[in-house]
Amino acid sequence: MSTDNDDTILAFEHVKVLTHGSDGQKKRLIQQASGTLLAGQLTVLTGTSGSGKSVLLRVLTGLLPISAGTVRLRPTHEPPHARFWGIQDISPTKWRAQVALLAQHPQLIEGSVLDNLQLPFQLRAHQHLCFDSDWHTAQLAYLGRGGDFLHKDAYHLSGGERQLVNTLRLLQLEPRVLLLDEPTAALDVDTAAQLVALLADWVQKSKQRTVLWVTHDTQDILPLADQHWHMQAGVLTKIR
Ligand SMILES: Nc1ncnc2c1ncn2[C@@H]1O[C@H](COP(=O)(O)OP(=O)(O)OP(=O)(O)O)[C@@H](O)[C@H]1O
Repeated sequence: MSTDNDDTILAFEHVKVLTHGSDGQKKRLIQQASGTLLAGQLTVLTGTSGSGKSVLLRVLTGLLPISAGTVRLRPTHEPPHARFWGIQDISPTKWRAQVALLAQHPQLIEGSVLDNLQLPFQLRAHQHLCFDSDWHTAQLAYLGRGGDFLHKDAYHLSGGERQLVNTLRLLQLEPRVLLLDEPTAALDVDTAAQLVALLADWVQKSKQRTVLWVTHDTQDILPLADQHWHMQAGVLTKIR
């Protein structure tokens, strides 16, 4: 199901992930997965619990090694037909600056919302970027929150607010591939709708971005999808 074209941002082919279970037997977490994430597109990944969706996201982020297959990313600032980077060819830090995973349970540090949003810029991987408070103010306005939200103590945020901060903290770094692992699963209906709108808007704003969204929500998120993939017992199939 993977064929490179000029819109390809990330491609993975014939990926298998094996591990050893507690009984010492080999366990296949991913049996067969191939796919292509295209620029400006939202791809939705559905599948039953335990089918391997989160495993695939961790593989694409480089957090879990592959046993077979390839995972490749279009290089930045290169001619369109330059050779793709293989996941083993570049450092994990460089890979993850381009391919970012938004997990379901946000990890925030002590301090204000602002402290949390500024945190990534202390890391070497992002020191070439600048914190843009105007961008955050605009996003927060879009989410129905005033500038005072930046000064709230992270400790007192609700679960939904924590996920909004977590999401803005990641989006500001402009990853080209955004992997979403059910970020709205624990949110109330209104906050979930805000987050869906924010993320859908984000992917549409630039042709240099692509989103892979793991979800069980076939009502609000699936209709927004350009591609729909399904995972069943470690086998990935393309529905459309
Ligand atoms: N590092 C690992 N070592 C061994 N088994 C693992 C590892 N990571 C995940 N698994 C197993 O792989 C299977 C797939 O897990 P995964 O988290 O990808 O499911 P999922 O499709 O995301 O499910 P859900 O919708 O419930 O989040 C599960 O049986 C899980 O226990």
